[in-house]
Amino acid sequence: MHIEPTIHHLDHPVEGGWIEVVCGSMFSGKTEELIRRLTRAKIARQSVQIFKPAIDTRYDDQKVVSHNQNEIDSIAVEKASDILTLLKEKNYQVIGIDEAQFFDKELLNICQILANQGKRIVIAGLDMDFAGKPFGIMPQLLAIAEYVTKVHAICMCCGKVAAYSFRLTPSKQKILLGEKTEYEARCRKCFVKGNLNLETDCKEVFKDEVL
Ligand SMILES: Nc1ncnc2c1ncn2[C@@H]1O[C@H](COP(=O)(O)OP(=O)(O)O)[C@@H](O)[C@H]1O
Ligand SMILES: Cc1cn([C@H]2C[C@H](O)[C@@H](COP(=O)(O)O)O2)c(=O)[nH]c1=O
Ligand SMILES: [Zn+2]
Repeated sequence: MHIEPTIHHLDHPVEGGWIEVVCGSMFSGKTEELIRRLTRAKIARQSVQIFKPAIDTRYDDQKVVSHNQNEIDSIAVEKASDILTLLKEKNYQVIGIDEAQFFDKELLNICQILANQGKRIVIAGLDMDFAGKPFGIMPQLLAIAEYVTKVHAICMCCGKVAAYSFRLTPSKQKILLGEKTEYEARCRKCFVKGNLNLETDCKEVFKDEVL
């Protein structure tokens, strides 16, 4: 069995900055993990600032809020370059960014600039969209990060490990904000079956199978 190495060493400031990415499907615990890391940095008396895209107003206009209602203060920004503008003449040690998949590609340069200035950048984002395709700038962010953590949800059809976000509505738009009414976490098998059958209720899809 593979056991992911502990990343607690990241809690302690070292010389030079770096980029960490937490990725996975919806409901996989990305935001919880982001909040956990940033809360520990605050406990260690490091100065922390968090940003999220203004488009994401699901739970709160400003706070980053997880599906199980953990929350942390953040600043909502319209575009990636606003992050650099807002950080001008501020000397935060740790920068958090949630819902990175919604940011424009300028976020890549900004993360590099800030990490090169010696800051720790902690990013959370969806690695794949509802079609199972890489989401926005996430592939590039994963490539430039020193540390990558992929977290997993539980498949709402069969209870196995889920890496996909299955869309329950017929919309084919890439961006469609939503929660449990619009999406559910699924494993590969249930994601593929759901898309083939065009039947979104997995209890129906699996009515003849023992799960
Ligand atoms: N299918 C699921 N698998 C795992 N957790 C789920 C699921 N559905 C709801 N949850 C809840 O979502 C929480 C994770 O929320 P969050 O960190 O906001 O996830 P993400 O940011 O990855 O969408 C879990 O701790 C759990 O309470
Ligand atoms: C798969 C997928 C998701 N979205 C939206 C739905 C939610 O508003 C966010 C993801 O939030 P989470 O913190 O990861 O749960 O993204 C989308 O717009 N398009 C998609 O394909
Ligand atoms: Zn499944």
